[in-house]
Amino acid sequence: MLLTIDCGNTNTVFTLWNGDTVLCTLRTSTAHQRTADAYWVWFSTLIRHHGIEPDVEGVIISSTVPRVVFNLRVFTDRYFNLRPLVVGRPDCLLPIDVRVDAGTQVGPDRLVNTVAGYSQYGGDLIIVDFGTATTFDVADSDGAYIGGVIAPGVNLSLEALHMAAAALPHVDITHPDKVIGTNTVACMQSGIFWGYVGLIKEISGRIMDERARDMKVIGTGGLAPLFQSHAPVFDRFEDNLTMHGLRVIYEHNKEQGNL
Ligand SMILES: Nc1ncnc2c1ncn2[C@@H]1O[C@H](COP(=O)(O)OP(=O)(O)O)[C@@H](O)[C@H]1O
Ligand SMILES: CC(C)(COP(=O)(O)O)[C@@H](O)C(=O)NCCC(=O)O
Ligand SMILES: [K+]
Repeated sequence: MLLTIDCGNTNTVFTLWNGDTVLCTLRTSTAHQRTADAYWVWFSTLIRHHGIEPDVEGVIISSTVPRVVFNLRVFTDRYFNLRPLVVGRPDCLLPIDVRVDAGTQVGPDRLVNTVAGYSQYGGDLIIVDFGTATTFDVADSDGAYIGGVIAPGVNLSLEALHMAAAALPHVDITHPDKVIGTNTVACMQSGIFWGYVGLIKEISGRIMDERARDMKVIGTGGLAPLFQSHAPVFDRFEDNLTMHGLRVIYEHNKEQGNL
């Protein structure tokens, strides 16, 4: 079994694989204070709930929060007697080139998304990931990560409105039927929903203009289906893109004799 771990700034997701089959996916909030033992209590309890006898032979981690990696390393070492691969570290090989300005520390989740997108769709891709931030990752025709765009996340934008304006409540994102809101909540939801539809269309279009070619736009992340079902902005929606990419990178390291 392979354990793939994706730590975003908001949530940490564990996926357990048997070959290319997902056995289960577990989600918790991201917290650097969480100890190796606390991960084990959570993981082993839920695994038992799913009726799985864990037999983990490999672990690969992508983390946008550097501080959480330490305890995850201890967790992996203590409970599986394994050294995890950590995306972004020099000892973790990638099957794609990374062509950005020297010294840039690209978010590992963005590299993983690019690997996953390229392995499923080939090159010339734009991957839009709705996490804490809304990111656009651009893959060249040979799959290389060549940069992208970082915009505020959908929930972050809603939270910022609430925090900064005394009269604006906390609201959840939803698809508003109309653009013109006739109450405060509807006005805010319209601003965010249609604002992001515009942002995705405009940025994708400009990336294609800049590259002077047509590109496939892949949406991923929790909120992608909400947009896709009401205002199609992607060519494809992928539920588990980051986890798929982690598995591809792990297999690549195995093939290269790096494990
Ligand atoms: N299906 C969903 N519906 C509504 N909100 C969601 C959904 N999935 C994730 N979110 C919210 O989107 C934000 C980003 O979540 P997530 O994708 O886990 O981000 P990250 O990868 O940066 O940790 C969080 O505020 C989370 O609560
Ligand atoms: C842009 C991000 C904050 C997105 O993180 P997420 O929304 O998945 O938590 C993350 O990829 C990151 O910290 N990137 C480093 C800078 C860069 O990618 O250029
Ligand atoms: K993410």
